[in-house]
Amino acid sequence: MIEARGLTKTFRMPDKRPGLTGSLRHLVRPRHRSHTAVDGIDLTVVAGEAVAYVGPNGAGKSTTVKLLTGILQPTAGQIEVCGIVPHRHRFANARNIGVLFGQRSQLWWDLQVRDSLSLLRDIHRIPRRRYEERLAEFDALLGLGELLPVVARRLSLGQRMRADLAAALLHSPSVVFLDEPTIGLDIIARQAVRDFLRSQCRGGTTVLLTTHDIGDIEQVCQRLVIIDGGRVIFDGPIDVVREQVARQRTLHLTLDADWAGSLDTDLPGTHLSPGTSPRHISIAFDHATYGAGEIVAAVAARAPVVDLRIDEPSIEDVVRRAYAGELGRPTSATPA
Ligand SMILES: Nc1ncnc2c1ncn2[C@@H]1O[C@H](COP(=O)(O)OP(=O)(O)OP(=O)(O)O)[C@@H](O)[C@H]1O
Repeated sequence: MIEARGLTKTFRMPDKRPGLTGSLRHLVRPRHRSHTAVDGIDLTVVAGEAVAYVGPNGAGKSTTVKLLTGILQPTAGQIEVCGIVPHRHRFANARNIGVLFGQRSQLWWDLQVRDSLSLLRDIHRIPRRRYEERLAEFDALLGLGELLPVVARRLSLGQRMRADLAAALLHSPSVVFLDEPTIGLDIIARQAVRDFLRSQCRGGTTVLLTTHDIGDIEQVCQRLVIIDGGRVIFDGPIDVVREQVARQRTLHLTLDADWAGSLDTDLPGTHLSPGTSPRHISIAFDHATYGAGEIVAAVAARAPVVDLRIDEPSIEDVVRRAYAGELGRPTSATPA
């Protein structure tokens, strides 16, 4: 479905000194600098695979997706999506792919969702019967029916994402590129999106998912590709993330008295570290072994707890572990 070999994108940017003199000098003698956002990526994704494509900010994820959709042309390397070179045949490519950018909507802002979808039906030339079937499917999986008469700008974020998913997948694309499909959603809406994506994968749709949410990766994908500095640093099964990273939580507690003890003896396998003052402590624990309530109760037996926060692992943690070799051998790049 996706085949990239040595895929590279280098941006050329004006290198202007600050101020009026810099601008004038640039007019007379323009200087440029280049930045390689995607640096020789090899990637093969087969039909029906759900791949998490993750990395820290600026790693090159969006640039890769833009290359796959044909918005950008590679500087070097080869790329094919469903046997089509995206930047050469953008319209043919558009028939095979669905794209969702969580931060942006593809719905017409002043139209009812129903009208946006029927415009997309016409654009993609979807037969009426198939269109009705698709709407019924989206209603069952996403509760789309109640959103159809609503004007897009009146939708809540969760509703908007559900409608946008329907818009991206209306023409039954073979491959979907999803960029942060759960960003800003509450737990229920996030779960609905993840369940929906899983159902689409079961139906044979190939998914490339860009996200900063570990839960999305864990629940939707079977494979993890980590990119950093434009290079793939890890490519392997998701199980390792599920086992080693996703279960970890860190509980940050503010106490009403100074902490003076070790929790490790009471709750084996947890790791306590001091915070900014003796009244602040952090406890790392395995979410499959302990509930946060158990830990809070154990601490509260020694010192009253006045505030708490729970951190889930971040993509940066996953990247750090990939570099440390904890997820298996990196596929390329030298650990920093
Ligand atoms: N049109 C452009 N011109 C110049 N540089 C660009 C352009 N687009 C992206 N870049 C640069 O390329 C690098 C990769 O950007 P990209 O948007 O692909 O990262 P990303 O992994 O999607 O990051 P984020 O998670 O923040 O969205 C960044 O350093 C960015 O500044």
